[in-house]
Amino acid sequence: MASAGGSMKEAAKTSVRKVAVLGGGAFGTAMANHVASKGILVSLWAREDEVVHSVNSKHENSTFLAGVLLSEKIVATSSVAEAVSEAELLFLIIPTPFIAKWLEQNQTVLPWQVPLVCFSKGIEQQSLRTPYEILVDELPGKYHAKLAVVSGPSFAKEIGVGLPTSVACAAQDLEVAKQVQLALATRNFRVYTAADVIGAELCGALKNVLAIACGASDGFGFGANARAALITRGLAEMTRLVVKKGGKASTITGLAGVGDLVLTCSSSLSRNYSVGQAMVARSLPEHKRQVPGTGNFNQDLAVAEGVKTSLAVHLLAERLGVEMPICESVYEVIHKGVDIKTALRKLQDRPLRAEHDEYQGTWVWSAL
Ligand SMILES: NC(=O)C1=CN([C@@H]2O[C@H](COP(=O)(O)OP(=O)(O)OC[C@H]3O[C@@H](n4cnc5c(N)ncnc54)[C@H](O)[C@@H]3O)[C@@H](O)[C@H]2O)C=CC1
Ligand SMILES: O=C(CO)COP(=O)(O)O
Repeated sequence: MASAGGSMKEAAKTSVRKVAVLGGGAFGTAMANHVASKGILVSLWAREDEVVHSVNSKHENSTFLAGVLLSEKIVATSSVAEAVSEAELLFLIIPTPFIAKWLEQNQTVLPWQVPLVCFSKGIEQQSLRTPYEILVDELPGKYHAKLAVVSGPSFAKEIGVGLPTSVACAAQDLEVAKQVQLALATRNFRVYTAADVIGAELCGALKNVLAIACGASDGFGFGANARAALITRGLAEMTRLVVKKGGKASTITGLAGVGDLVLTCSSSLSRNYSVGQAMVARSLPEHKRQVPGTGNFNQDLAVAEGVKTSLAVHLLAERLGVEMPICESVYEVIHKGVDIKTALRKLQDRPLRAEHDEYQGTWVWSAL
């Protein structure tokens, strides 16, 4: 079994002694193992009894992160109250569609004096809220000052075996972001602080939708040229939505933006990219039955957030009047039953135009 790298010698100094990781999927488990590698005690809340049992008895999450040997500093529990007791940092790492309900059920036991850091990437389907927006809406005001998000190119499987990774931690309060940075950082795990919370979150959500498009393009064998074009024009779409929602264009050039987009759009380690590839390989009705979050999926429990997020992005772009043709194609294929090849070809038939437009004295990506 592989084990995580990173030792106390390499780690940034932190006063944090216990972290509660709320979510026992692949990423929650990988982050639990990462902080445990710094000598920090970790209480890992998992929804599934078999995950709790597997982590505590075998030091492995054989359901969501099989093959990674976990630190003995991790204790799994099915009680949120037990997990958060005496924790000095809370990591919330559950899929976006479940966050609001989870908060409704568990917020009374959550301490408000310690940072609550959300690692989820997505946009809620009905409300069109990002995870941070859900937290702000659902939690009382006393929690808000300590909220933060972490985003960036970070496959759970690679973190699980201690491969070098860099992410961004964004918070309204820089001191909170710095606290998280110190708690997470090792030589192999670099953490940059950031102030643009909404920008970081939207990038993390949108790259999942764009990864589905890239997986489909690769599935057709359209080649590296096509994938690079999708990534670049995908960045243009991300920029327009982020800026319209009040985020910063500079976030797009960072780890949460181009970093995660390039990673997810070019690796079959990405569940979202794999969904795109699989969509080409199978008929859509069959695919819809098998994609997590879209139907009776019960063989592979992993969540590809881009499936549901594509609907949210369609609605958000419509509401805000933002042109997002690649994301729209993914939405049409998954949610409207449009033939995937037709959707990809439709993108190529769009009117020719300049790559950038002049806008308020600077050059910006053009709208088509
Ligand atoms: N896996 C990865 O490499 C990365 C994942 N993320 C994000 O982390 C979040 C969690 O993803 P993973 O840990 O990969 O999950 P996963 O796909 O490995 O596992 C699914 C998770 O969903 C939980 N779940 C299922 N039904 C639920 C319900 N009704 N209520 C609450 N939880 C429920 C399961 O308990 C499990 O923890 C997602 O937003 C994902 O985009 C972010 C960076 C990397
Ligand atoms: O967000 C991720 C890497 O940064 C994981 O991507 P997938 O959810 O597509 O596997």
